Amino acid sequence: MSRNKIVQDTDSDALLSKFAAERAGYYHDPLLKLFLPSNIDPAHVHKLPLFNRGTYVRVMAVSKLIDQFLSTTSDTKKQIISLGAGSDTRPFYLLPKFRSNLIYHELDFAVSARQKAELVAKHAVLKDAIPGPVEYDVHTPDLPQRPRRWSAARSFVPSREPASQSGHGPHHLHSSGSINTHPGHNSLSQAQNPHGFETPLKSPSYYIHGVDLRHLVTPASVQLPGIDFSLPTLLVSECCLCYLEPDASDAVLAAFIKAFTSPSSSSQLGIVSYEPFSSDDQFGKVMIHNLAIRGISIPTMMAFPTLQAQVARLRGLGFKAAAAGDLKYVHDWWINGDEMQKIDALELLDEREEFDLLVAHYGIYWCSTVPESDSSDYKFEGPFGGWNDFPRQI
Ligand SMILES: C[S@@+](CC[C@H](N)C(=O)[O-])C[C@H]1O[C@@H](n2cnc3c(N)ncnc32)[C@H](O)[C@@H]1O
Repeated sequence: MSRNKIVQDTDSDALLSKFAAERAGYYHDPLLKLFLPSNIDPAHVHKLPLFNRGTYVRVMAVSKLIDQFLSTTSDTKKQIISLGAGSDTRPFYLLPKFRSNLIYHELDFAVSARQKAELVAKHAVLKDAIPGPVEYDVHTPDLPQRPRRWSAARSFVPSREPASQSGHGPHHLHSSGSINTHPGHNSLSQAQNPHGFETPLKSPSYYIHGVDLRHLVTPASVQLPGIDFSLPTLLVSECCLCYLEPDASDAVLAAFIKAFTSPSSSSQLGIVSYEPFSSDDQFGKVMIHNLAIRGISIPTMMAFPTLQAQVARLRGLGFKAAAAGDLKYVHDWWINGDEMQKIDALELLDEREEFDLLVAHYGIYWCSTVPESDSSDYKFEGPFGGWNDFPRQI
């Protein structure tokens, strides 16, 4: 199996973990089941309590930071750019709430992006969550297709094939895991523009872009359709950039930072990032070994083995205010008494020590490019100001 396919499949792992935690009652996300592959019986999706609780902390932490960004200076229009969005359901809850005050972009490999666009087209509950008219560039029966002139304007340039994400051997963007299961799917919908991306779904406030993030390495290359460089913007990387080589993910982040902070755009960019780290300890080594058995490598785990190392890296790239906590810290400090009582009652957590060790190897980082106006390193300003209220480990 190609390395790209393995990385794409990590979305199914995330989805199943989230679905299992949802089924166990940790949170309410009725849309998740729509994303389950047809060969999965929802009734048989179970995970151990320690994994369910860990997934709950992950989802809760990322969601709280996003919600706070959207709620601070709530009358200001804002933008979210989700890197490696996979089957994330957040846009379908946030778009109806913030409507014309939010533009939401989801980026993932072309094959995954098309799959999501097809799913949105198929389910009214997803489609109806998107304000304004929606245009699809995927071919499914009964779908309104883009006007012919749009397609004709596109060029039939094959996708660029950069070195594999881990640096091992070639990868095949379209070689496996194709979603081309619809009888009417034609080559038009697979055509890519000269910059190597496609946008299988677009609306005034929601875009799904199919792109290999490793192509987004210059301010010009991050100018995907609909991205507004004048809006306060939040990048979200929920377990995505960690799959890129550190140089590659640095280049992606640097390109976005430059595009948003150049004198012509001079907007503000924040990031919420979630990823594992090794801690340079035995548990971290076992995690890396277990992933390697499945062909998965997470290069940033070793390159930035601690919260401090990752924060220093993000600061070095241009994020001026930066804070972080591992999931154990977030579990202990972000969940109020009532909520903790609720989750304690859901399942018996026998493996408390193992849980503590596991969640201490996952970090949440929240950073912004807004320069600090006082001496505090951690003071968030402007649309990110609400983040000052979140307890931080660093
Ligand atoms: C572990 S999944 C996480 C999905 C989602 N963010 C979540 O947390 O549920 C990682 C996602 O990142 C995407 N991804 C990884 N490397 C990528 C790249 N170079 N270009 C585009 N997408 C990428 C994968 O396809 C996958 O959907």
